[in-house]
Amino acid sequence: METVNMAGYNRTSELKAFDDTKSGVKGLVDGGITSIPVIDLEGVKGDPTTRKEIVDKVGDASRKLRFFQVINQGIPVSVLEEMKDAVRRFYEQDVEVKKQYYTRDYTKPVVYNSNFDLLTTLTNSDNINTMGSKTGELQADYDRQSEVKAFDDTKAGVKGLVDSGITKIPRIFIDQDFVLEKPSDSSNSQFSVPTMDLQAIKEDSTRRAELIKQVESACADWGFFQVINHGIPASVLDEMIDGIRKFHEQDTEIKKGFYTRDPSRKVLYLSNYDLFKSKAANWRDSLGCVMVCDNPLQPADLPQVCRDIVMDYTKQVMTLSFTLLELLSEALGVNPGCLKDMGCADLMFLMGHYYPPCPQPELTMATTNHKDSNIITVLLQDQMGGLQVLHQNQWVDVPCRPGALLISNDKFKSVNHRVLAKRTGPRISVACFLRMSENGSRLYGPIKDLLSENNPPIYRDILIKDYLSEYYSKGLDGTGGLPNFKL
Ligand SMILES: O=C(O)CCC(=O)C(=O)O
Ligand SMILES: [Fe+2]
Repeated sequence: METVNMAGYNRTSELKAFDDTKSGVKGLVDGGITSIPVIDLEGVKGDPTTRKEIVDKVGDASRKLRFFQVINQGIPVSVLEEMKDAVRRFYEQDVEVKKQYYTRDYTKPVVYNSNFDLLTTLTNSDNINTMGSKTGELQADYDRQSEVKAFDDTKAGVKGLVDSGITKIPRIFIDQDFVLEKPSDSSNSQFSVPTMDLQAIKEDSTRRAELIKQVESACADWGFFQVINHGIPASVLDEMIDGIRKFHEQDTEIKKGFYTRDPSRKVLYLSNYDLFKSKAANWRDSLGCVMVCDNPLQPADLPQVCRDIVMDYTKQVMTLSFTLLELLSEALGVNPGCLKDMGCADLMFLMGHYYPPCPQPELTMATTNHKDSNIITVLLQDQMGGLQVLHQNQWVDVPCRPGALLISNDKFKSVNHRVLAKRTGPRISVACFLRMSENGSRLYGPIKDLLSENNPPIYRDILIKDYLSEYYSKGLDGTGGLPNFKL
């Protein structure tokens, strides 16, 4: 019986520890690993002393060998023998009968195949990168940090790689978890994301109340919705997408002037803000601009090619965001000004993403599964597609339109989302992240008006700066920044 998820252990460090003993396998045997422990479960449901002895043995075996056998486990020997015989009979029966079960569709209740990962396992030659490493090296063994640094030093981003004509992606981009993902996990069209028609706000109070109900259920069930009739003219949206495209497609030497990871800068162009922390780099470049804060940037700080439209779009997104915060406050059952007064739109960080075409989209992600770190995100995407949100454990494609996301005392969800890489492109999107300012000593926790005996706080009060440093201490991993602040 295997007790530990083998995929979860750090194989490289355990191999190194074994190598460092310099005593080989014989050393292990001499050290007392002579046989697989056998644990007798007789009495596990009986008196506490026997139970404790058994628990200790299980703990010990799990720590030392991660593997043990159990006897007197309650399954009659005859059943075990019959089971082994049944499995043998399955494999030894007529091939034509067996073939009916042969499939790689893991949604099927019965799956018979050879090597579940046969088609997705990367051979060493698949893993060869274009930055000059040796053939046959294992993925885990290469000096990732220096290859990541070499890429960062180009200051030309993923677009620079594509412009140089690569046909295979460098291995720093290979996302093993995504490669091993079952095809049935990758998208589902049975759901469609909720859409809010903001026209209702201008109509009678019944229509407004209906809209608030819809917002409440979208935030609680999905953590995501699309908005239409939101007041931002289509021409502004188109110009914004175009402005971001122009920034990324301008002369590389001009772009390089903005390339930085210095968090104190108000305008940053970079590829993968978490490049040095993530397990796999994403096929994406971004232009980040701190548009609203205590000490906002001046228009002249913005790249000239997209300056005017970034300023105009920001103004319009802020107006929409105040409306959304009002709706969300009401949907939470607090007064309409509550979220704005809490400072939920005191800071706005705009990111213009550029996803170049990818020669091997089956090996990498454009944006890894994650939750955003802020209160709401207003997202604008072009027509290319690729954005997915996780709903009821299934990835749902999000067609083009602006949307919003929200975090709260777990009453409203912060949705997991990701972007798939594509062979065609570029894809362009603009994410506007609204949140509180990190400077300041105000503590934030669940909204007091929402707490009751039946709805106790789940999170402790925290400083925004502590929350953000927790969120950014790791690469995108789908967990968000809140779990460590649970009470
Ligand atoms: O490009 C997109 O559609 C999504 C980007 C995103 O999720 C983000 O910037 O947090
Ligand atoms: Fe996001």
